[in-house]
Amino acid sequence: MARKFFVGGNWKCNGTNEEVKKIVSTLNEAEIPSEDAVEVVVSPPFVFLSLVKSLLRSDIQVAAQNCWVRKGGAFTGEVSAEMLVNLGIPWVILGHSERRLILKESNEFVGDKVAYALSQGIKVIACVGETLEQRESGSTIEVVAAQTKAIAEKISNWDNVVLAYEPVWAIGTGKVATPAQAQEVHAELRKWFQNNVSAEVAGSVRIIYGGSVNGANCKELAAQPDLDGFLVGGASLKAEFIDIIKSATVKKSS
Ligand SMILES: O=C(CO)COP(=O)(O)O
Repeated sequence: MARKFFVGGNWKCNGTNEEVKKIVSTLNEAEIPSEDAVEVVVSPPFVFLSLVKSLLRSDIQVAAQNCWVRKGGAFTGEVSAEMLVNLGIPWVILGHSERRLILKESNEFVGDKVAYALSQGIKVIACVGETLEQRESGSTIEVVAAQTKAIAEKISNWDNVVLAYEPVWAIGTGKVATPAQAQEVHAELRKWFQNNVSAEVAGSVRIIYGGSVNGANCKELAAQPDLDGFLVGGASLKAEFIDIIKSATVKKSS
């Protein structure tokens, strides 16, 4: 089965009401490849989810940036998967390195979150990635494999999961992984799925890259055989996000 190109825009903790409306109208006016060629998802902060969902064209989907690990209840400040379902939000980003590192979310906690969100019918963009220190010590593959394993131990079906490889040293730094560096890790992750989950999942799971992706570097990255799209931070707040969405066409012709 061909893996459909996937482009996610992670707006992180950015935007005012006015700015959000502006980004949405830029997206609404853009000419982008059809839904058959690319799946596009944007992820505004929680407070703007309803606004974005109500204004955004229907061929672009909406994701939350996090959700609570289990059923909602007395968890001050948290947002539950049930609430996302209630709002009609189909996707959630889980395990982003900013949450793993700053908010100390463990591999196991992220695995539990992924399993719970899936159990409620929400699709998951699950993030993995090594720090610069881990890369320099040669443990990149070990780190991303352990992060992926902690998810695999909690779920039995990967159909509704997109795995985002986001090296921490490339996030927000302008230091994008080279196409060869990204391809190497994506291929190793696919091999990990082959050896530890199944050949079928290894062939079908989409592995997307994130970390300083922009309009200028996206095409060369998109051409890598094991790279199935992007999770974009800073550039997803700008018009160049459209160019990144269009890099799906590189894949089609390659
Ligand atoms: O963290 C990211 C997406 O989730 C990547 O962020 P940047 O594209 O700003 O480097």
